[in-house]
Amino acid sequence: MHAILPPDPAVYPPALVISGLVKSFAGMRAVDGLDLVVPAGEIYALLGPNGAGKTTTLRMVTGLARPDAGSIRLFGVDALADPIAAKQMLAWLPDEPLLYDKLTAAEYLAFIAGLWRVPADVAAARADRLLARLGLADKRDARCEGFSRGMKQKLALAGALIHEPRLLILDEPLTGLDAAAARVVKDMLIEFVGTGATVIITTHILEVAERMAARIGIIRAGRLVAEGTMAELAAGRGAGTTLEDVFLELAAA
Ligand SMILES: Nc1ncnc2c1ncn2[C@@H]1O[C@H](COP(=O)(O)OP(=O)(O)OP(=O)(O)O)[C@@H](O)[C@H]1O
Repeated sequence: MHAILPPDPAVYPPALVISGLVKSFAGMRAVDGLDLVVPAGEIYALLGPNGAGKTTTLRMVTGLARPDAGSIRLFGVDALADPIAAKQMLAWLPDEPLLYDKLTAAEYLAFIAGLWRVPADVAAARADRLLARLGLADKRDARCEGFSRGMKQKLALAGALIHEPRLLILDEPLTGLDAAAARVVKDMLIEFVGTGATVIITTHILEVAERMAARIGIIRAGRLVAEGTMAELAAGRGAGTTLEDVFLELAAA
């Protein structure tokens, strides 16, 4: 029998490797020497109390903010030295995405696809498929200005997926979604990693992280305080330990 070896990092590098990341605002270290590894092909949940530094970290990963120190590698690419190559591989869905009110849903998706140089016919087919999946097919030619918050959130997700990124990063993706829409988004994220892609989410809904994420990282005051599978996080804490138990213990410590 052959031993099962871990994937060779030279051939299958992790989706994200953060080392010694630091970002300060007016002398306050929002991210304070963060080290984090996200394996490819999984859903990873980044958790932490309000102000822990989650959004600041992800803004640096996506190139929207410059770290004071540290390194970020995306699929082996140095994101600080080669930001264009890094950006091509990822999509970022902020918690309050900005749409263009005067564009219709179809026009918005065509516009985003154009930025990524997705051929128009490929983009149109993907847009129709994504709008149908998200229950927005009948809003295809409606302007975004009339959309509810949840509809905007779903359209922004379609926009994030239109260039088929290798890594999708979502900040609180379920905020504002009704139960049915939240289910569709969760199912889509699971299907997306099934294609080999990687997803990183932040969420305050611990059940979502517990049920969906292969691995969970908990940060507090800009540092990683725990990380692993749910079983690893619960180890040594007694039968029936929930993520909420682990989170409340570590986040408040
Ligand atoms: N542009 C900024 N200017 C000044 N301070 C900032 C800025 N962005 C973030 N901060 C501070 O950095 C710290 C971390 O904020 P961040 O938004 O990363 O936390 P978070 O973990 O995403 O929190 P939440 O769960 O509340 O969204 C907070 O103290 C916040 O006030």
